[in-house]
Amino acid sequence: MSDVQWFSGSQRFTILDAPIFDSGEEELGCSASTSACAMLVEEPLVELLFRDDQLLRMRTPPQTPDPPNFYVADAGTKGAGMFAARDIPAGALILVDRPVAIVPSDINPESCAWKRDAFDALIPRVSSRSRERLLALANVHPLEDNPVVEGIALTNAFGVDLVLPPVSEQEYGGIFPDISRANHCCGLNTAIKWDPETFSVWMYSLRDVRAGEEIHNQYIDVLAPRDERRAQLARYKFTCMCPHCDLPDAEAVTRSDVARAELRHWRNLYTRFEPWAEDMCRADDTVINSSLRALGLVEQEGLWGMQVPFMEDIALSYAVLGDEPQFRVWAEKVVILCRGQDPKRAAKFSRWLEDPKSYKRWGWRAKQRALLDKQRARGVDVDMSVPW
Ligand SMILES: C[S@@+](CC[C@H](N)C(=O)[O-])C[C@H]1O[C@@H](n2cnc3c(N)ncnc32)[C@H](O)[C@@H]1O
Repeated sequence: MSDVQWFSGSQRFTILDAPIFDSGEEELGCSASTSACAMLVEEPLVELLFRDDQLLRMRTPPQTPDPPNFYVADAGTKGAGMFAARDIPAGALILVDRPVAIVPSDINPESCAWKRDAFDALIPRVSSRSRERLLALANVHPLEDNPVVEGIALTNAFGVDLVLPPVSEQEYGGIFPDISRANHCCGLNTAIKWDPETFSVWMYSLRDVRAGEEIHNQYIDVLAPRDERRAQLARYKFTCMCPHCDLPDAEAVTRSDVARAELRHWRNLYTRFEPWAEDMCRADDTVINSSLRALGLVEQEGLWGMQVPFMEDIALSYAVLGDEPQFRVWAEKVVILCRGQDPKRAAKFSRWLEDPKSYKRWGWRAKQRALLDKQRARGVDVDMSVPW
């Protein structure tokens, strides 16, 4: 651990070596005083990270598929980019990446002049291999404005939770050597998930990705309108010309902005599954139709990361309607998409696929509907506003 410290008000930052080894690190003769990852963190975190040797007993992450699913190549005006090395099916693990550096996120040099020194002090703390990979990353900030590690962090870092639950307001960004090569797109073909227990980030495909297709990441809130997205991306010093931004006319921009706004406010605009499931006043296809509409908008805007909750609502709607063939179609889609990113959800749906009637409300609406029809046929005036 470092004895160099920097103060910011009541915050005390120090450099911490995370003794994690990525493959090949040991053979390179990495010494005890350098690490694969160097972190600039607050004092309470140092204690927590070292408590019970948490950092030293980190779980092994899943292996990046070998041979790799991706390669890095020239992406024209975007610099380097990440591309699919082969056809990758939806829900597949593309890569696992460990950070080479962790830094505080609010890296505003005016409010914290010392951060410049502190960031550069990270360089000698990382092993030669990690250092090489760190310094090879893109940096869109001139050296006179931001020293090198700060510029690299501003260009590449994204948010990570080091311990759960977070212990302070301070947020942290990780600099990852492979995932940093993914360029931004306002439609998405991948999702990433940071796993504090293995100290690694996992990237999954959200849809089938063809060999040679560029693999993207999302740098900002992609549900914002086009002009707002471009304004947010200005800090990365480019104007997004992805297919969802480079639209032919103002009408197309409005159509896209309206679709994204509808998806953002979906849960306030449409009846949700839970209240619908027990509300016999609503038509049986209410949630199915609204979710199919959402999936149409997801496809139009390429926002594949948003599919799962709508697919799940459709599958469960068919479950309460007791429609086994349709339930199977949609539950299988949920399992495929969740097997990597959300294994618990995938396992839950797999269990229901093995035995659909084990879903606790299986066919509930169908039974209620039959009962209602019978009572109506007998001339009984049924009050449908009361949940059954
Ligand atoms: C995290 S890096 C991505 C990898 C980078 N292109 C490289 O050469 O390593 C972020 C930088 O890549 C470029 N970039 C990313 N997405 C882009 C896009 N959609 N259009 C243009 N440039 C982009 C910008 O220069 C941005 O600051």
